[in-house]
This record gives sequence, structure tokens and C-alpha cells, in this order.
Amino acid sequence: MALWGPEPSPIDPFGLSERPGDVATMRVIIREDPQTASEYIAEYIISRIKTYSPTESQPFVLGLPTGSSPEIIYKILVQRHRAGEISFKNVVTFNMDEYVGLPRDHPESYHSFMYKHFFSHVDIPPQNINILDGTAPDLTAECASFEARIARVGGIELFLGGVGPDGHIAFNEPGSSLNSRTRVKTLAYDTILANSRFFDNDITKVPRMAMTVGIQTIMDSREVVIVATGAHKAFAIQKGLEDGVNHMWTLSALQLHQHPLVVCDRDATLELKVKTVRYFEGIEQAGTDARTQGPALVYRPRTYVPAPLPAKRPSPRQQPTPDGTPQKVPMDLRINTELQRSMEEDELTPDSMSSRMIDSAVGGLDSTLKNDLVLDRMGARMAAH
Ligand SMILES: N[C@@H]1[C@@H](O)[C@H](O)[C@@H](COP(=O)(O)O)O[C@@H]1O
Repeated sequence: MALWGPEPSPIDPFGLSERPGDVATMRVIIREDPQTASEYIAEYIISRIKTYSPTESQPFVLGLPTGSSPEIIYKILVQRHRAGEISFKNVVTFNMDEYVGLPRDHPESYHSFMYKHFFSHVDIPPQNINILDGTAPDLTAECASFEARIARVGGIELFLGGVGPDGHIAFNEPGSSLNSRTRVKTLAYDTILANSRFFDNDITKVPRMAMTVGIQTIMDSREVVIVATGAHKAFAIQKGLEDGVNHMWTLSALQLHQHPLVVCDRDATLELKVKTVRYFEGIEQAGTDARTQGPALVYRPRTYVPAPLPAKRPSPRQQPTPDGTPQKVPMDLRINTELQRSMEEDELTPDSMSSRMIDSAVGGLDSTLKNDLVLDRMGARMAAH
């Protein structure tokens, strides 16, 4: 037990993110459209990097996502870099996820996405870029090495992420363990369907598996910034912000993070209660923005120690072949039921969330009518400050 400071918790086993008196504070910024939401985030990231003043030996460590939502953010960051306003020379990046089985030069690999939209246009040294290798011969070892690389640079300072329509962050699909770390995940049908737009709208071309940072990997970062734009994200935002922490909507885990920031456009707030929207808008109108809301973000030396990874248990597909060479991950992108999950045995197998989303629409309405307590809770919190 620590002599001072908080008790270690399952979410923060080393008690590193908390200081006495600190509390988790959900920050939500609402802008009218994807462009202005993205401008806010790009400015926020630039400001964080500049405040940190990174050097070669003390780089700013940035977690990055792919997806349509962050594309505008990357575009703005590139413009600001070209205008000489920000350098990424002393920035180290870790990408959230990558498809299993896609070679890095596949046009839809997350490697390709990142170089196309960001890395090729800024001054980040190639050796500072970390992206999971979806074709690694030993996927479990690749995941462990990724966590080790994060630990070696002292953890992630700011993790930028998007959110799936079913509330997933990175590829932490509904049912993911909130204690999860980087691992191989089976994709939910809804995610395969959503991502088929990048694969000629042919779901048979979408990989069935991905490697992804875990919820715990994200929770360990100093700060998490989520971009959510469009009406198709509205349920995820409602579940993630207004309901309790729930592994079926993994975005909700951020309620327990000390420095979460969700930046939405107006459409992504459509399922939130009007009073929830007004509450968060009111905080900003009162003269603060995300940089001054919540506990102060203190940069301090870290003694980051990653949680031990489970003992490696090679799946049958990863067992050496009789001649001793390791089995390769199949390049065939069709359903592969033999490539078993190696680190998600404790997690639910994802299925279609569509019906659940319709049910929850009705459930949400019920609770609005019968149990309208949000304003009371918020009022109490505001009075306490
Ligand atoms: N793994 C990615 C997520 O990191 C991303 O947040 C999500 C939403 O992407 P989009 O922004 O395109 O809606 O898509 C994928 O599933």
C-alpha cells in the first residue's frame, strides 16, 4: 500500500495517473460541424505539443487513430506544419490498431492510411513511428512488443481516438475487457459492415481480425481526446457519456480517466439529453475551455511500468510446422475461423449490435421519462466546486 496518494485501482494499478485530490472530469466540447470540431482538436494537439516543448531525449508521445473522422484533423495538422507553426521532429507516435493479414502497402492498411494522410507530409522521423504489423509471424509477440515500446518511451502523453457507431474505441469491440491491453481482436459484424465502404462495399474483403491497443493501454495515457462527428455516432456518444461505465460501450471507460476530452459536432449530440448538451456548453460559456477544465495537466517524470502480459500461449495456427518454421498469418481476407483469438478468451464474442442500438433507443426514452435525474446530479457537482 502506498504511504500517500490513492489506493491502486484495477483501472490504474500503479496509481500513476492520480494525485491526492484529483478527480476524473469528463470534458465535452461541442462544435457545429466536423470542420470546426476538427479545428478545435488540431489546435488542442498543437498547443499540447508546444507546451510540452519536446526534445529528442524527451519526445512528446502521441497516440493516433485512423478512420474518416480524424482525416480533417490530419489535414489541418499538415497545413499548420507547412505554415511553420508546428514540428513533429520530436514526436513519437503509436497507432491504435491495424488489420490482421493486410500487408503494410495494401491501400487499406492503416500503415497506408497514416502515410497518405499524415506521416508523408510532416517532419516526423520514420523511426519515431510505431504501427502494429498485421503480418507479423507471431501476432501475440508483436502485441507484447508494442506495449513494451510504449513503456520504453514512458507511456503515451495524448491518445487521439475516434469512436465506432457501436461505441468501440480503437478496435475494442463491445464486450472487450476494460483491463485489456494490446492484442488480437475479432471484429464485430457491425464494424466489418461499417468498414466495408473502404473495401468496394464488399464485406468479404474486410479482414475479420485486427490488432488493437486495449482499453487499459488507452487508459494509461496521460490524456485521451476523442473525435465524434455525424449522427451515426450519436448513440455511442449518448451511451458513452450519459450511461454508466460498461464494457458493451467501451467509450464509456473514459469516464474513469482523469483527463478525457470528447469533441463532438452537433449531429453527434443528437441522442444526448438537451440538459446534458446545455451543461457542457454552459461550462465553456462560463469562460473555460478544455485546457482549463478539470484538474491541471501536470507533466512530470513518470515511472511507467506496464502490467504484465499473460503468458504466451501460441494458438494452433501459430504453432511451428513440422519442419520448424512458424506458420504464417493467412493473407486471404475471407472469414478465417481457424485463426483463434489468443488474448480475448475472457471477452465476449462480438455480434451484431444493430438490434441492441434500437432497443437502447427505447430504453433511453424510458429513462428520460421516468427517471430524470441528470440535472440533480450535475447541480450537486457544480455546487461542490
Ligand atoms: N478501428 C477504427 C476506429 O479507431 C475508428 O474510431 C472507427 C470509426 O471510424 P470513422 O471515423 O471512420 O467513423 O473505425 C475503426 O473501427
